Amino acid sequence: MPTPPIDPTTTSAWQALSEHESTLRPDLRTWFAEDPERAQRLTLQVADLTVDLSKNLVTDETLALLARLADDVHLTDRFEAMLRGEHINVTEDRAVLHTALRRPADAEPPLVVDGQHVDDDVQAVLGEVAEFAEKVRSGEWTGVTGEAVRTVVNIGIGGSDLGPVMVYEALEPYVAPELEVRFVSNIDPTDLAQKTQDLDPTTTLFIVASKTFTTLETLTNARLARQWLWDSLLAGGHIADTDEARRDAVAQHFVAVSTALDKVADFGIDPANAFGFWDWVGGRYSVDSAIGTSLAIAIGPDAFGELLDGFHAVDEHARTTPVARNVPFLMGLLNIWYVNFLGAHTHAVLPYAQQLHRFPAYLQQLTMESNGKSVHWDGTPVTTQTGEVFWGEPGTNGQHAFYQLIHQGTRLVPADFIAVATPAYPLSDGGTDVHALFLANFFAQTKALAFGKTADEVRAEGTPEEIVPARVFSGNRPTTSILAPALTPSVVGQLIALYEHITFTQGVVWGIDSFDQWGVELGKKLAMEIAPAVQGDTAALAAQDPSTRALIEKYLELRG
Ligand SMILES: O=P(O)(O)OC[C@H]1O[C@H](O)[C@H](O)[C@@H](O)[C@@H]1O
Repeated sequence: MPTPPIDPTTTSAWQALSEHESTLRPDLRTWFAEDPERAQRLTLQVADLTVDLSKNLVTDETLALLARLADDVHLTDRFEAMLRGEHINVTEDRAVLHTALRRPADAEPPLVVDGQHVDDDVQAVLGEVAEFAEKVRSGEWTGVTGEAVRTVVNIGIGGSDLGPVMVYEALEPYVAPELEVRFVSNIDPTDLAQKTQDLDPTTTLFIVASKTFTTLETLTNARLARQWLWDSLLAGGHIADTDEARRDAVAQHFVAVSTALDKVADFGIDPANAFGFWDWVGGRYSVDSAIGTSLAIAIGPDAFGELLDGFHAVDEHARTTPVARNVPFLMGLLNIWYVNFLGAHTHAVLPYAQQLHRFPAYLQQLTMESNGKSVHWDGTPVTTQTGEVFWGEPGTNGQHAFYQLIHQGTRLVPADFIAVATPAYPLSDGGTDVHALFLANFFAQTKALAFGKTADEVRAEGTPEEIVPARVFSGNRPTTSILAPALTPSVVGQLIALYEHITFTQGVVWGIDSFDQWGVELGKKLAMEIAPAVQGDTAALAAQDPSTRALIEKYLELRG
């Protein structure tokens, strides 16, 4: 029987936080003026990341109460239960062991879960992935004409796409110059068509990445890619028009990553060219498993190892640091404060690093698929709001688009600002360090959001009285600033693990199962039921509700 969840609203810490909130008057100007140590005290370190929490709407008392809440819901016990491999994914009766994917090879004591020697299995697959990656990188792995691979196309969706593509973009300066990775995810045929239209089939390797190997989008795209490969190899005169030649082409141009190696074989991919993982790795937690094979090829197994080390450094911080100094736990608790006590509906993540431009999209799956739940892990309804909407775009682009609302809108939008000190491309504009100019914006935005601009300050600039209200900035808009030395593989791993554990913390407080995703099932099932109607089956069309039927009819009419 799973441990019953604790309704957080019944804890004494929750009551105390409610009372505290009713009397707290957030005032960052005064708090900083009266407390010269605030910035220093509330700036913490996790691995290479310097995390300044001081511009959040909290006092020391708020943080102490949030730490008490963590105690009341047994946050650290549950984190340890996850690391040990208890089945904290209750609705799927599974362990949750993404942290095991980045344990060092010599970690002690060895992790054995449900009879499985987890460390040995993880290291074995890592070894296979590394060996394969080296073969591709060195040119030892060739296509049907003996040419080395130049382009890797990762076919996957959700967790089998978002993590790899995000990290690939983040670590682009580490990618071997002669290699390129492309990512096909959408079942919109445009995606596959655009990503293959200029490719040479003789130098292209497809990686079909799917935990379940049943996902409609991925399997459809894999079949389209296989057909493209056959057609273009035949058209170029590179293979004979025989089944055997087609089979050989698949063997040399397709590999797979999956937990379902039997299904990989059914597709026609040699299981010898498939890399496995396990049901205790959730899709959105899988970039550090064999799902990262495209990355291991692109950046090399050593850099991939550094990425894993970065994850592990944050795992260790989370495991060993008391809540009061524990960065992911505190950031998760701050999110609870904003969502449940200050009424925030969304959370912005704003990377001041162009290479992190896919990080918000990656976090959307991680956070929202994990914590968008309405029932506790035992099925009882939640008694509080859960999962806020995560969103964002890189700075400074966002400044010229939606920051207006964050600065002056009526909604509270807590925001994480992420920057790196050393740019990959240090350019100078007539003597001006452009990256320094870029980061001036990073520093300025959090300052403006925290301290605002009063009516008197606006007037002092000579602003006509009637425009003064429009030009006032209230301030007290909370931000967390995260500063890293550079976007190294380790730092990227650290950032991902940081948000994994933030997400975990929120899920534990809410008493929900952050590791299932039943909410994605209904739409998938209905799509399969509706597919015949969209292809003209009149009985299936008649069975639809009036709105859906009319929309499909309109579509059929437009298609002509
Ligand atoms: O890796 P796959 O089994 O193909 O799954 C791909 C994705 O699809 C599902 O619908 C889930 O919502 C995601 O969590 C998962 O990452």
